[in-house]
Amino acid sequence: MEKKKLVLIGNGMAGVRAIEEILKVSKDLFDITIFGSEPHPNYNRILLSKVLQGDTKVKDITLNDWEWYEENNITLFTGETVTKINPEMMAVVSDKGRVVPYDELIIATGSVPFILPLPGADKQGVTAFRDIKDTDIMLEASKNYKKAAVIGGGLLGLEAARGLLNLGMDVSVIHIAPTLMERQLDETAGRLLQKELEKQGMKFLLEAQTQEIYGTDRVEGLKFKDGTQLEADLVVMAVGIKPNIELAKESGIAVNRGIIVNDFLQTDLPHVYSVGECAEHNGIPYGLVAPLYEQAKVLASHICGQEAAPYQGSVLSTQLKVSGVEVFSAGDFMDGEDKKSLKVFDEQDGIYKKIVLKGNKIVGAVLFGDSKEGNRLFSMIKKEADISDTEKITILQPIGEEAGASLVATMSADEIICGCNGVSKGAIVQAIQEKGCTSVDAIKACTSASRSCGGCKPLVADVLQLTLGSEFDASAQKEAICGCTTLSREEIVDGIKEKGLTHIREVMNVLGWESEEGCSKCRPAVNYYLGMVNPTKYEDERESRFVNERMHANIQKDGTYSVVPRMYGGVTNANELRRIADVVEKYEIPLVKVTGGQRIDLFGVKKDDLPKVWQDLDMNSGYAYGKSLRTVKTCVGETFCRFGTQDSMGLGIDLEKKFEGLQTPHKVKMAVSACPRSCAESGFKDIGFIGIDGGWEIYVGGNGGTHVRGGDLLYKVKTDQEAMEITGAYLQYYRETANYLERTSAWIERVGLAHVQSVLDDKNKRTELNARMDEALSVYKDPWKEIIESKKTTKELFETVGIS
Ligand SMILES: Cc1cc2nc3c(=O)[nH]c(=O)nc-3n(C[C@H](O)[C@H](O)[C@H](O)COP(=O)(O)OP(=O)(O)OC[C@H]3O[C@@H](n4cnc5c(N)ncnc54)[C@H](O)[C@@H]3O)c2cc1C
Ligand SMILES: NC(=O)c1ccc[n+]([C@@H]2O[C@H](COP(=O)([O-])OP(=O)(O)OC[C@H]3O[C@@H](n4cnc5c(N)ncnc54)[C@H](O)[C@@H]3O)[C@@H](O)[C@H]2O)c1
Ligand code: SF4
Ligand code: FES
Repeated sequence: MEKKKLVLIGNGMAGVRAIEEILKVSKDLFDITIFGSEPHPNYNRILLSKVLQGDTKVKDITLNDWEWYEENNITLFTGETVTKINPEMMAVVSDKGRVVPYDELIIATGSVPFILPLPGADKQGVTAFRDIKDTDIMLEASKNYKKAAVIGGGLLGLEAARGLLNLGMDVSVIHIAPTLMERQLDETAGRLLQKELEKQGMKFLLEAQTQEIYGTDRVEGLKFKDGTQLEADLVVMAVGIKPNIELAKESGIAVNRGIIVNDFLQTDLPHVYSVGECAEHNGIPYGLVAPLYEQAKVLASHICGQEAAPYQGSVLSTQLKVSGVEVFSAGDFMDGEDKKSLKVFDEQDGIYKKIVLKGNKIVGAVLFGDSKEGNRLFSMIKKEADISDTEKITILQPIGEEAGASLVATMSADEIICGCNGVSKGAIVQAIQEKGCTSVDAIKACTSASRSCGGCKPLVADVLQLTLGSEFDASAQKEAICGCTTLSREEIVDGIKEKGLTHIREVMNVLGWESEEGCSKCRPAVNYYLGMVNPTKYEDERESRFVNERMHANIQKDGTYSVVPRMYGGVTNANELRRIADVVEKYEIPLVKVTGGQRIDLFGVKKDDLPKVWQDLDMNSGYAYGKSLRTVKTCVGETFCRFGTQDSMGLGIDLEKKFEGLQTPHKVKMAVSACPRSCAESGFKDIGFIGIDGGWEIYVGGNGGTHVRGGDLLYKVKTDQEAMEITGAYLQYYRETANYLERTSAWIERVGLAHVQSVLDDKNKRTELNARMDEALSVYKDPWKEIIESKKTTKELFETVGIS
């Protein structure tokens, strides 16, 4: 049988996915020709955010490489735009004059970014964020310019802004609405998001209307309707998209906002389909890949003559791809007359959860700070699950434990793990059991799960863990530490050890970094690994540290700092309190606050005053900013309390004195309580001690922050000396094997409590670990004292660094 001629206009995510689905049905039905205006093979547009953020490289986001087109006998014309569809001739014409006939045609021309028609919008340095070319413009600009303005505080604008921050730019987001991401979040979540992003260094101008982009040839800044202005030498417009319909419209195809399609993705012109962001189904043009991939599947079945269930529209869910921020939104998330909402708001930890109910059905959800329940809620929304028999508040509570593996264990087979590609837990389990998949990459190849935004990778790994048990080696799932290198943490640490590397630049040169300068993700990590491997020889590279660590104080939203002096075990005395009071008065410090870690925080210290404040306090740094030991909280214990069986303050002070200043992959908090009443909350700390008759129980991996986790019992010991010895070995093992920025709670989940116990059970190993710990501790010097002693550092730090 002669093959029919199929032409696809648009070599993007939706169109090529439709071709993939067609090839799955049959490779013999069509002779396929694809036109793409961009000069690249089909790539993952979603990951451009990750390219900008330094997590991956353009060359690694290709979805279908040139060979794929060849292997499937597809004729591909890249860098060539179709300018005309001739329905009578059933042919398309390109800008190069090429005429290609079709029996079936798919229009998948995507969207074009909306560019505000402002005076000056055509100046150099003004760009959209849609494709590789735009991404390159931003990457280049960041090398020569400092000030970036992003217009639009939606998903795209915020992901762009995070990328530009990572590239070392000073970033302001100009947003027209009073709260961020108002199309996905309600006011509370929008404000929480703003707060979190401000902490990351983003600045915001809300309810701001840009009137003009000024400058000579290149942009120099923005003018707003209220007469104010903002300097900027890069402007990114991220104010939404418009379906790209011009070609279809000119060809007489019915269009509205998008190209109008029916439930089988057919336009009103015979043999012409449309799919993706350019298509409008039931009045809706979609702007996320999940619905577009659903459409692609229906289109493929229909065009191949198979019986297909009609496309009936999609419920949407979104997640923001900014590290350190968990935001999830799905369905109809706003309260309304016919809708009631259920909310949980933990203001202290910045966690907000809301579900919206219409009668007995969940129709929408917003999660901020903890989005683990997102998939489950999304499944309920999609299924229009009836919750009349459920205690409503329990819907917002995590099912099972916090651990990922137990969360997927509670999911039913039809629950979706990969939202972008609509892959269920059952499909992944089937791929493992029937197709022998044993890694996340194999699952990706088999099912497409994790092939788009990549956000579901941890859940896919959890399903592997759950299904394969001990056969699944999570640590063998190699993951590069960032987009500047293909190397994992283990490979970098091994490289440092084997090749005797001593500087960040040397690591990057010798281990073949792809970017000369590295990025804000790998530089601090390599800095840590070098110090961990060679504690006595390595000189910390201050420039590679985050601003708080460079300044040894926490920057606040108004540009002032907060300062926390060390108070061992939360115990203080009249002299220290007097010095603190004097400092507060002398430097007119506006806020003095007792912290949850049992010490005193001085807020609102001016940058210039920092060295003098530290000098006058004459106390060690509390490291409230550092990836190091923060606090050792203690209860009063046997000294004063009638229930106390141990000297909790004594052990707490010894621990804090011994381990202060220790550099760790992430912050470490401890607590010591002298009896199981645990007044110091020992069960929720990285390491917690609970006094029992005749000794201590040591709990590890606890966390009281965003991801609440109760600690696991590591050991029972009899004496304070044993407690110190186990702590030293445990912490050193964490230092040596955790990824940079991995809290002990996540680390213990990854490596397993039993494994850590088996290491620490070995007395020789314990001794060796403690010896290496002692070496690391031997170089500790209080950072405040060091700065005060060095006029040069004081000058450098306070005249060149920081936001003033
Ligand atoms: C930075 C960024 C991050 C994103 N993140 C996410 C995310 O996390 N999750 C999510 O679901 N979605 C995300 N999206 C949206 C997602 O990328 C799009 O929904 C998806 O790419 C749309 O696919 P499409 O094929 O319809 O359009 P496109 O991928 O835009 O493809 C259309 C292609 O057609 C070409 N073309 C147009 N006209 C012609 C013509 N006449 N002739 C030849 N070729 C033509 C275009 O050049 C383009 O290459 C993101 C988008 C961006 C820009
Ligand atoms: N993580 C993700 O899922 C993700 C990431 C990036 C992009 N995308 C998709 O890409 C597309 C484009 O994203 P987007 O964020 O540009 O679109 P959007 O429509 O979601 O957001 C645009 C934002 O710009 C604001 N805005 C509009 N006019 C403005 C003006 N004059 N000044 C300041 N702000 C203004 C709007 O209030 C809105 O919040 C969307 O379809 C989006 O879903 C998704
Ligand atoms: S933990 Fe026990 S010993 Fe410590 S203060 Fe509380 S009740 Fe007293
Ligand atoms: S959820 Fe986006 S790739 Fe799986």
